[in-house]
Amino acid sequence: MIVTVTPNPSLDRALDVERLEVGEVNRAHAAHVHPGGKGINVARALARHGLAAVAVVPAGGADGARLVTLLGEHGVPAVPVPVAGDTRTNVTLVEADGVTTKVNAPGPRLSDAEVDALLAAVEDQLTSAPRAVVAAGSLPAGAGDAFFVRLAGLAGRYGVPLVLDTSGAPLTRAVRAGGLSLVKPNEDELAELVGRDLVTVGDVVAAAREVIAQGTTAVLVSLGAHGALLVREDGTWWAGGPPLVPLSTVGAGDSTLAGYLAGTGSCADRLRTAVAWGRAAVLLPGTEVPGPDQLDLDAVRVVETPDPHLALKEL
Ligand SMILES: Nc1ncnc2c1ncn2[C@@H]1O[C@H](COP(=O)(O)OP(=O)(O)OP(=O)(O)O)[C@@H](O)[C@H]1O
Ligand SMILES: O=P(O)(O)OC[C@@]1(O)O[C@H](CO)[C@@H](O)[C@@H]1O
Repeated sequence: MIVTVTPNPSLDRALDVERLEVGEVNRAHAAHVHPGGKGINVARALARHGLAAVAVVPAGGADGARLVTLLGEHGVPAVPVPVAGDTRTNVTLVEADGVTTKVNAPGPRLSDAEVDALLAAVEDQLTSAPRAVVAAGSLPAGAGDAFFVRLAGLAGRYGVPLVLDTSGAPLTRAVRAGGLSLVKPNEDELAELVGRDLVTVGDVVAAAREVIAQGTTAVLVSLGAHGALLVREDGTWWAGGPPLVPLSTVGAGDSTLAGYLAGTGSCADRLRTAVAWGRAAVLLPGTEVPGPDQLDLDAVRVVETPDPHLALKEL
């Protein structure tokens, strides 16, 4: 069982338009709604592969209730924590050429009592000894930048590995505090974390090693169209595949993380699985997650100890 925590979940609405005309009335030719938020997407991707995952989420108002219903329809048991504010809606506009524009709402402010209730709901799940806790996405106002540090402390007390996918100050705080089993930044999030641009494979590996030195076991860096790098104390691996024309890249990083968690075998094997799940996700509309028959593991090439001088855009 994997427990996911999404402190700021969303109803993800995607509208497919031929071409986005900014400042004009645009008409969509298709609309999609998915239960969204990074931890939720990880849980959905795992569930799609028959793996047990629950989603702990604050839920408020009619949209919070809808989110919980949708999670059930997607085969993910929800652990809703009632909150006074309304669960947010995030909107994605996808153009015919794959260009994606996303607008994420801030989400409801949580009170101190609601934040404590969220942590208590996670603690309740920890008592059943899950394989890991995956905490992912942005933090709503009121949660405090140290929310993931508190969560890591809680998971540590129960001996359960904490996997983190977030950005900005909450990521910085959690990495500095240490005690993380895996972090999954994308290239921009890792660059912001270390405070410098990342141009080459060597730059990414050095940045990931800084994270590891502060108390994280492994760093999985997703690189969009250029695949992903896995950095651990004992090695570095890159995986990627031939170019794809994406239908929607929303949630591809979450499917990548889910694939890594679902993967078995060597580091290279797990990274191959991760990248195959991410690549399959970009070929699906909205925030849809791939199923087993949509994966192409053979298309993914894995390289151990990739050349540090290679530019990321050459991968
Ligand atoms: N344009 C693309 N072409 C091929 N593969 C892609 C493309 N974009 C993403 N991917 C695949 O999806 C994975 C995750 O993508 P990305 O690095 O954009 O994640 P992310 O920024 O965390 O996304 P999100 O936050 O929306 O989940 C990549 O490692 C890659 O395997
Ligand atoms: O605003 P956050 O929490 O950073 O990201 C939320 C979000 O963009 O992330 C997922 C894709 O990774 C979407 O399902 C969701 O809308």
